[in-house]
Order: sequence, then C-alpha cells, then structure tokens
Amino acid sequence: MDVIVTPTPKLQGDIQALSSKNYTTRYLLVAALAEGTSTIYFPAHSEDSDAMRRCIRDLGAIVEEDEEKIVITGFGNRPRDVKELNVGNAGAVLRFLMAVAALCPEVTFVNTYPDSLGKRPHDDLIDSLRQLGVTVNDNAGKLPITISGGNPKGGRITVSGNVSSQFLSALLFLTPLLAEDSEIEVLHDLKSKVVVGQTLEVLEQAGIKIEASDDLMFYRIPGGQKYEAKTYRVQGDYPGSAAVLAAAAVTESDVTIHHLEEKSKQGERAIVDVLRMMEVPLTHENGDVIVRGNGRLKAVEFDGDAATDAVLAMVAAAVFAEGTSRFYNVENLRYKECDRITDYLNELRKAGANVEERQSEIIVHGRPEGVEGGVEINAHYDHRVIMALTVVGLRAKKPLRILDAHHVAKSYPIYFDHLQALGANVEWVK
Ligand SMILES: O=C(O)C1=C[C@@H](OP(=O)(O)O)[C@@H](O)[C@H](O)C1
Ligand SMILES: C=C(OP(=O)(O)O)C(=O)O
Repeated sequence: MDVIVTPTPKLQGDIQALSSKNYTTRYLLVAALAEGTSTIYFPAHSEDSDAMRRCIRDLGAIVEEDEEKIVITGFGNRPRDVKELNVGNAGAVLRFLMAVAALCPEVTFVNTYPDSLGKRPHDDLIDSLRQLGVTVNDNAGKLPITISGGNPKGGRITVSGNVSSQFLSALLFLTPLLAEDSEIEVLHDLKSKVVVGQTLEVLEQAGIKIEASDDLMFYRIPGGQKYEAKTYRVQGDYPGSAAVLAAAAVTESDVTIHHLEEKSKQGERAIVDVLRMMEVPLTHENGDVIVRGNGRLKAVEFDGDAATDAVLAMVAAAVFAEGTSRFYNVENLRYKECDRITDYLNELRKAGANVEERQSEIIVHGRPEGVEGGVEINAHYDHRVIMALTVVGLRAKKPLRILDAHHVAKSYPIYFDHLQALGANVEWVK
C-alpha cells in the first residue's frame, strides 16, 4: 500500500500520543521473565510490540488482553523448548530474545525481512553470548541465527556498545537470572546510551538489582535473582510523536499531543527542545505538547545520539529552516531498518531537499521556500523514513507518493489516521 501526501498548509486539532514502543517491549519481556502474573496498562499496538507478544507466548508465557491492558503469566527462568522464533522486523525484540534464548536448548531466529533486519549486524551480542559459553550459529553475524543455551552460569563479560545499545540491554535482561554473579564491561563507545536508562528503569521496577557505573560503561549483576510480577503503565511515545510535532512545526498549525510526560527518560523528548531551539512556538505542560507553528524555523546543531529515533523527524523539519542545520554523532543510524543516512538522504534529495552526508553526520541546507515534490519515495522498509518524508510532503509544491507506506505499522500503525484527524491531506492507495 502506498500513501499520497498532498501539500497541506494548515494542521489543527489534538491527538493522544500512542503508547511507547520501547517501554512496551521491555514490560512484556520482564513480565514474561517473572513467575507470577503481571499487568501492563496501555501497551503499544504495533508490529514490533506484536512481535514481542507473539514470541513470549511461543516461549511459554500466558498472554491475555483486552482494550486497555495485557495480563501476562511469565515463565521465569524456564522458557519453553521452542524451535523457532519470528521477530518480524523488530531489532530490539530480536536482540533481547537472543539473550533469553540462552536459557533454551536450541532456538533459531528466522529471517523474514532479508532486506531490512536481515542486513543488520548482531556480532557484538553474539561475541558476548559466546563468552558466557552459549553456542551461536550465525550467518556472518546476521540472521538466521541459532542459539544453543548450554546452561550459562554468568561471570565476567564484555560487550561493544559501538553499533547498538540493544546488545547491552539484552545482557542486562539475561544476567540477573543466571546462577552466578556477572560483571559487564562496555567496550568502545556506548551509542544510544539514554535508552539503557530505560532498560535500567524497567529492571528496577521489576525488582531486579543492578549496580551501574555513573557513565553506564560497567555493571555488577548479582546472580540467582527473580523478576517480580508487577503492574505497569506505559507512557506516551516520543519517537513517533516527534514526526507529528515536526509536521506541526513546518505548517501553520495549532496541534496538541496529550500524554507526553515532561520527565520521561526517553531521549527523544528532545524533539521539544530542538523545535524550541528552531524557534517554533510551542509549550509543554502537564503532559501536553502544543505547537502553534507559523511555518518559520531556524537552523539548529544537535548531537543526534541523545535522541536516536527522533533524528529523522528533526531533519525533516530542518529541510524548511532558514540556514544550515547539522545533526552529528549519528553513525549508528546506518544500522537501522535501512541506512538512515544514505538511504534517507537519497529520498529527501528526490523530494527536492538540499542535504549532505558525512560518515556520522547529516547536514541540511534549509529551503524555507519549500521543496519541489512530485516524486515517488522508496520507504526502504523503514517506518521512520515514511513518517519523516510525510512531513516533507506536507510542505512540498507537488504531492509525494510514498511507496509501501504500510511499513509505518512497525511502530505507528495509526500515524496517517492521526495526521488525517489533524487535517493533513494523506491518502492510502493500492
Ligand atoms: O533498546 C531499544 O528499545 C532501542 C534502542 C535504540 O537502538 P540502538 O541502541 O541500536 O540505537 C533505538 O533506536 C531502538 O528503536 C529501540
Ligand atoms: C530502530 C528502531 O527499532 P529496532 O532497532 O527495534 O528495529 C526504531 O524503532 O526506529
């Protein structure tokens, strides 16, 4: 399914932020790793959270749900002996469950998205699991991957944080369940460090004790712990909302998004500060972000690693800013659903934006007068590319057709419904 985005000068109305993807996947996981019954209120509904739901069920969790909650009876440290798991295109779900698979006799993670998740590297996590004595058969660090647990005990391990924080998060979920104490040292840099804060927050809520160094590069994890069954409430999702806020920023608008906590640990809440730095009129109080856009934006410089999943939306806003914007420290955007530097900038250029890439940097020469549009956009299987190009399409001169825009459902299945509710001219076509 494609979407046609027709230029729309005005957006108006209010929407509820959808529920956070990253918190939903984490709560589902810690509920599955507990032995009792946990309840998760307002979980996200998207392909990625569905993938986690499906896989924990396959691993033996009992999952029941209604409109507002999911009730999960976990399998503790004894997942069912499952032969195969299908995580769809969900990177975090794959990485977290590769660690859990160390508790299983033998599991194969299948490769259902060869052109997206199938291209992403997992070597760093594979190396760490091998240090724990787990046997891993992989395809040069990529899917399909077979993990044979071999009853790991814990101990001292290292993990590289250069490519993704998800490898470290995965080990932090596993090691408390092992019989002996563990120590994890992060080698090189730790990218997307803020997301590890969300992992630690959820582990603490689940009753797990972990000692973390202030710089998040070293951890002591007592072994033999048990996850407690708890009640969780999922907060609003900043990465998805970032695209809607960017859309409001580049148009004449009066848009409110409810349910975005000011004190959230999501790094992507920086979208609010970045738009503010770009001189977009907005307020953020009592969980409501209100943007009253006038279409005028100023260029910005920003360390994108602090808000990994909002960078594409920020870049889309910068396409219309006065001056040159720079988003630096973003190399790991290359290892996502697509290469979010080269692939994304190619699509932006097609739409008429003036952008340049460096190995770990995106440079945007703003065009306040608008871009030409009138082209077909390749979504590269990437929900965030789809959302960001939609923002650009709203202020192009001619419509954009985003091919295979249904991949938006990876994180935000109702993105286009939300935009329509705000008055955007976006239409699904076959
Ligand atoms: O831990 C998580 O849930 C995530 C971590 C981040 O990935 P990286 O650490 O690979 O940047 C983020 O981009 C991804 O959407 C979700
Ligand atoms: C990169 C993302 O997710 P994941 O790594 O979990 O596939 C994302 O949501 O933008």
